[in-house]
Amino acid sequence: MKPVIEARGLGVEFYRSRRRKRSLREMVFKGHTGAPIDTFWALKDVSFDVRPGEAVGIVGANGGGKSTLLKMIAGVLIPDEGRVTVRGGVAPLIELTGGFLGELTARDNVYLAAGLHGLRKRDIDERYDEIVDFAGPQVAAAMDMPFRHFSSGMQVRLAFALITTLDEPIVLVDEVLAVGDRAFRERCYVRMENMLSGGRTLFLVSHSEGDLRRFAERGLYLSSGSLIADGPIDEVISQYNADADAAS
Ligand SMILES: Nc1ncnc2c1ncn2[C@@H]1O[C@H](COP(=O)(O)OP(=O)(O)OP(=O)(O)O)[C@@H](O)[C@H]1O
Repeated sequence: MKPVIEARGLGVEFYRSRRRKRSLREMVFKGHTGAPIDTFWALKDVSFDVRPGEAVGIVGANGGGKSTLLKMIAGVLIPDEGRVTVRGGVAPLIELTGGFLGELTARDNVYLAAGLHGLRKRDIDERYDEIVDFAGPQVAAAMDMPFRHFSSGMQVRLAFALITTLDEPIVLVDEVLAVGDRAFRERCYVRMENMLSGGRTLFLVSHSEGDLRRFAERGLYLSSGSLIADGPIDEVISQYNADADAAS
């Protein structure tokens, strides 16, 4: 079976400072103006394959490139080098707000976001109560409020409930579980286990070893944008911990 994700030589270059805009001359003659442009590679030469149904945990220190990698898989960031091929739809929970629009009501956001993932209004009507029930009574009572009035915990609850109700075969979860309270986290865990046993492919970014060991069988360890290790999650976590201990 073909991999669902193929990353080959992925690289992303960012500007270190937004203090100054690039001039037209710099855009045209990048690197030949004499004035150095202060950039860095948030990801550099990252290659891996992911098979359908794999559960991959991404580990690494702050700023290592984990979220940037997820954004490329989600298609919201385009690589500056290399390529990523994704076979199948992606349900990304990569920002606290799940990409929802603050001015719209929570209800309208559910219809808009689910519609963007290919669900028809009829399908959303059928799943609406389940989504809101999963998110909990506080969220259910606030569905007609603008989304920006939601607390961060409420935002995550609704976004997680929606994203995991979609039919997309690839699910990306970026460190959002930490925001929910304990009871909600437990419900999320059960849902993630169900998604995995249903054959979905999961990418999980987390600083919680417990969560990583529980859900991921394989780990990718990113440090300063480079893929340092790719292997069984326990080995990858040990390597990351050893590096962190050596650095402290
Ligand atoms: N749009 C952007 N413009 C410039 N720099 C950026 C941008 N987005 C991310 N970065 C930088 O790229 C690097 C990698 O960021 P990224 O968010 O991928 O790290 P991370 O591994 O997810 O970190 P954390 O564990 O703190 O969430 C960081 O140095 C970050 O400041």
